[in-house]
Amino acid sequence: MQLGLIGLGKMGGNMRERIRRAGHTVVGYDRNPDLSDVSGLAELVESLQAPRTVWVMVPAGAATQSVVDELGGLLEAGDTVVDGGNSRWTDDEKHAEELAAKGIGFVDAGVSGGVWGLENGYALMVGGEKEHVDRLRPIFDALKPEGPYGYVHAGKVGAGHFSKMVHNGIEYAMMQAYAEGWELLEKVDSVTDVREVFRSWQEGTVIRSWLLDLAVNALDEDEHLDKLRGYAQDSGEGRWTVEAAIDNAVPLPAITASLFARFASRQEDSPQMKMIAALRNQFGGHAVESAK
Ligand SMILES: O=C(CO)[C@H](O)[C@H](O)COP(=O)(O)O
Repeated sequence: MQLGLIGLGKMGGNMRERIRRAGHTVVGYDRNPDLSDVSGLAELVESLQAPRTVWVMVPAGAATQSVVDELGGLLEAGDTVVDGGNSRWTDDEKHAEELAAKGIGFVDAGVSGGVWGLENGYALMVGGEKEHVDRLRPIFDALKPEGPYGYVHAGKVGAGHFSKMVHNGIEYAMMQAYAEGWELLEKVDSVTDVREVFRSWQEGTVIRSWLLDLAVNALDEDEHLDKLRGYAQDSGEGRWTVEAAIDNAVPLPAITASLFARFASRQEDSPQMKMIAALRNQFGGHAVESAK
């Protein structure tokens, strides 16, 4: 099968390689000419035979919108666009409608696997109409991990990115739980080798997981994580998960707390704890510390 692939960064570049290894033809475009097979989207579209399939793998939001808009002007009725980035699921319906007005199909694909996906495969959570999804099966089969799982047609347009968003919310909370346990173990004198405690958990325990394996990798590289600053960014999916929880009145205390922990990591000092300290001092005369 032929595929156009837009965005050849950490994810897209490895996906191009994995799809090619499965025997398909991939024409890739990236703004970086060193990575790109073609000079622009027009050349990419021209180089594919109709009906064309073009996979978009660029950052969510404005970048994805701009590529979808441009593709809408270049593709023809019968072609299909796949958004495999971490787009907000509410954008999918809009993109599907815009493209459907021109007879172009739209599929959303949540992709998990990170930089390890080239060798291990990418888990795929897909949304869209069956006729569009079915056309892409050879590409999904090339990308997915070997074995029976790692692929789902989760539902209609938006269902793929909604599922990936919830996956990322779970990822936030799991990482936060490992991080909290690690900090507590590091704090006490009685535990003398925290890294080996983590390593021991990799087999036989209730909490073994790939994230735990990655935590052990990180501790092998830097046993007490001394080289890192305790600062974590977020790309939006945790926020969208919490917003969806509010929209649906579903309580998500663990995921919400893990998102807020990242916000706290970006503060040099805590304005709210200044207020707590001030109030304790006001009502109880409790000691406070001066600002540095
Ligand atoms: O989708 C992913 C992993 O599953 C991406 O790595 C994503 O960037 C992680 O989310 P965040 O940047 O908010 O931590």
